[in-house]
Amino acid sequence: MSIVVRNVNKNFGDFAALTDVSVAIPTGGLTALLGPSGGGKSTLLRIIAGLEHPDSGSIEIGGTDATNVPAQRRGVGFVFQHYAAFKHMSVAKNVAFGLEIRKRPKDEIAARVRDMLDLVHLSQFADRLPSQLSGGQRQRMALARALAIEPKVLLLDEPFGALDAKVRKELRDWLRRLHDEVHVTTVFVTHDQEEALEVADTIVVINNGRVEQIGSPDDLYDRPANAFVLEFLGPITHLNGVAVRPHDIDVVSAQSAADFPAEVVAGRITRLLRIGFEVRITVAPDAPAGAEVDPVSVTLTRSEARELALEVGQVVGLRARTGALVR
Ligand SMILES: Nc1ncnc2c1ncn2[C@@H]1O[C@H](COP(=O)(O)OP(=O)(O)OP(=O)(O)O)[C@@H](O)[C@H]1O
Repeated sequence: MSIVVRNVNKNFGDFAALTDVSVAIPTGGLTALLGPSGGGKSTLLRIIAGLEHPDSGSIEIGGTDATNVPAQRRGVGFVFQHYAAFKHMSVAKNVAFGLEIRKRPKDEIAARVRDMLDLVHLSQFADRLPSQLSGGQRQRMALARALAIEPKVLLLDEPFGALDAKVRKELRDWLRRLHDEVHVTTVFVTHDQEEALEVADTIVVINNGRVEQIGSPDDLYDRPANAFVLEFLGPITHLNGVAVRPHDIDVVSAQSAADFPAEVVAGRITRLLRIGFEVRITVAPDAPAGAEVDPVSVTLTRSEARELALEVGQVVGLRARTGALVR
């Protein structure tokens, strides 16, 4: 089911949470709503779900106007960040809940619950209580519960937000694989650009209640529409007054700054950090007396740093790589 959001405005009192937001979400896609805290991502998701009503504009789901259709009749499954499970019910009962209130036949419910628990790899925990699961397992249970009713659309609001980095990463990979299996149109909210770049087919960048850009992860990363998208999608640093990604800077060594060609910025390494396979250096560019120039961050691989024998205090030259994205 495709989702079309047209010219949606939403105010809370005199605060504009969404301003003229239009987004087309393709059938079967995995779309991320990405942006900083307070930007309006959850509000947009809640409007798609029918939990919030837009002040103006429309929502179309599967080609039908759903703007005035109540949430329970939109055919959407919803998972929140702090998922409220029924604590006194087993995992299986939690997954069955949506089907039971829809009064589906008992054997159909049993079969569907089995399939769903299988899909999220929780079959062996069917009889446990939610409190006996880990955070990641509880999130998978929440997804199984949302998928059990065979939604046309799956909406996830920071589904992995409260989990630690390693579990988040596992669940991300798992969500991608699950989506490739079931192909339900999925929209998820995240403020984590890496999560969006890794999982989504399409990313909608939302900031201050407005859509900044919509595109594939590659489009956004390589062709950001504006400085906000450039900065939000990955680290940037400033070299010679232009914004550039730290891994798009070449480091050249020389005996003294006088050896560098004119386009190379000379400076001294003030900090050097090894993090996993990366080496991050901070370089204080040479500046005329009295002038202040911001330090430049550069990311290299360990072998590049080793080859240049980089160390704190060393004079190096910096230049944006050919083909680097600069702004
Ligand atoms: N019911 C409400 N009443 C008043 N203001 C609200 C309400 N819901 C949201 N807002 C405000 O609207 C803005 C957008 O909120 P929203 O939850 O959509 O942002 P978000 O991008 O999802 O942020 P986060 O990543 O922090 O969840 C915020 O400034 C928020 O305080």
